[in-house]
Amino acid sequence: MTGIKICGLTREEDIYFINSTRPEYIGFVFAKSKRQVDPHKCKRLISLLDSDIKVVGVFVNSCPKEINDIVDYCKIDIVQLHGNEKQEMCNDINSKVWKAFRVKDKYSLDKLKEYKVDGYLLDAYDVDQFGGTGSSFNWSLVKDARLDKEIILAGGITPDNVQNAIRETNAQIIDISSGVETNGIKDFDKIKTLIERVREIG
Ligand SMILES: O=C(O)c1ccccc1N[C@@H]1O[C@H](COP(=O)(O)O)[C@@H](O)[C@H]1O
Repeated sequence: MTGIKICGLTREEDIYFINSTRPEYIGFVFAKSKRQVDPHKCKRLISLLDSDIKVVGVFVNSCPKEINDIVDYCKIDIVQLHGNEKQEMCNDINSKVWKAFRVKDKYSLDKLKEYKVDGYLLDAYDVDQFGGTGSSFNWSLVKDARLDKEIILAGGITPDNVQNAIRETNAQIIDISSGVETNGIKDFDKIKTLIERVREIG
């Protein structure tokens, strides 16, 4: 079954809705972003979350100590490193790590071999932003690359293209933020439709 991560939650009502629609993962963004949460708010939101939904913390070029402190304080399950972090830095994180790679062309995937992490998160390249762009990349590159780790597909996924995204890439997990928002706020109808369409595929 394809796993679902809904990223960029910021409000208590988001968490109550997530508890009823049950994606496998949710994400909180600690990097500078319109979706940024501070550790205190994150801890409070996690206290409302059903305990079988895994929590991912999204960081961009933070230092390991800061990340590990937040992981401990908030009880985060997986750290998503969405910047220019090197393998050595990933080694210093005290939790599972998903390393994000921003895909411009097939050569972008060469870098993955340098990393021994728990999952490869593939997102669209953008010159101005590290993530949460709402843009997608050429998904056919993913299947061709025959990657041997868990693949988390991100970037521009919406309820309308999610089934194609899964079929074209065979990603184990799909990760969505902008595509389930309206005017920058999580849109519960879009989340519900997206989850139904993923579950239809199985
Ligand atoms: O969501 C953000 O604001 C963000 C900021 C900095 C780094 C990563 C961020 N989010 C991640 O971006 C991808 C794709 O998001 P989208 O669906 O295209 O909006 C996803 O992995 C988020 O975790």
